[in-house]
Amino acid sequence: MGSIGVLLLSQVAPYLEQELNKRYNLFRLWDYPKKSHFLTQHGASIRAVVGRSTSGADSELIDALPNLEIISSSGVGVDKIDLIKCKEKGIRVTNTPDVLTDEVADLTIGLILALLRRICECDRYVRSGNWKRGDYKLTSKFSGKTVGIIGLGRIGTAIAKRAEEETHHIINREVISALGPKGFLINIGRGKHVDEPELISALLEGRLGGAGLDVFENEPHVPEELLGLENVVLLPHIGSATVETRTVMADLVLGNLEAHFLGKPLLTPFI
Ligand SMILES: O=CC(=O)O
Repeated sequence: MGSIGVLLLSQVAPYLEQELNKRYNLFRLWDYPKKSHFLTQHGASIRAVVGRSTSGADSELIDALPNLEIISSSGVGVDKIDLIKCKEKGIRVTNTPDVLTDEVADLTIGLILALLRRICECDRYVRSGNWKRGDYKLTSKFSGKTVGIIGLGRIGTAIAKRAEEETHHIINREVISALGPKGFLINIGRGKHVDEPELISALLEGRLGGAGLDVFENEPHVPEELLGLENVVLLPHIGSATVETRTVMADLVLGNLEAHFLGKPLLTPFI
């Protein structure tokens, strides 16, 4: 399979990159300062694209790769891939579902605890020497609190597929007001699910208790206003980012590519 051209869209776990490099004729998009030059020179030799949930293939890229057969994404979200175009052109798409569920759920609990018990702020309190001036203020208990989860189970996914925009800004002013000054918002899904300007004004005006965010509307740019707030915990989209989980995800990406090129059924097909 060494002659098969595979395009890697962005940096991935070193293990995945090394394995792709061993097995295929690997092109790293970031090695080419001008994407258009790369596409003119090598576009026709690319039969597979490997991306992540934050770097997918848009319609322009898909059109520039006339021999593309499969997009294998290391991540569960496929919102950065033009799925309609893939269907039209018969391009297969795979993702890495299930294997990262525990990791994201663990991090969510970590984020909730960090937010309610103000763990990051407490850490800064100790480091800055402020503890010598007195105890840290009291925080909020997590056990016993009501937790509302807005997510995509099987039914939600089916609905979302029929109405793509259904989840855009699903967390709006109304939902934020319902949470209120004693409520906390955790977002480990997608930035666009939350109306960010509304969230920011609610936090600034004390209409929402706090927010724990792993994702943002315009990643990796985080609104300035959030950076100065103590009642928020901000993470750089690391839901599945552990060595263990990223290795299992990498094996799924490799397994899907191998299955495709051997003409076997895909392990985790999305399309
Ligand atoms: O955001 C992460 C993913 O979709 O895997």
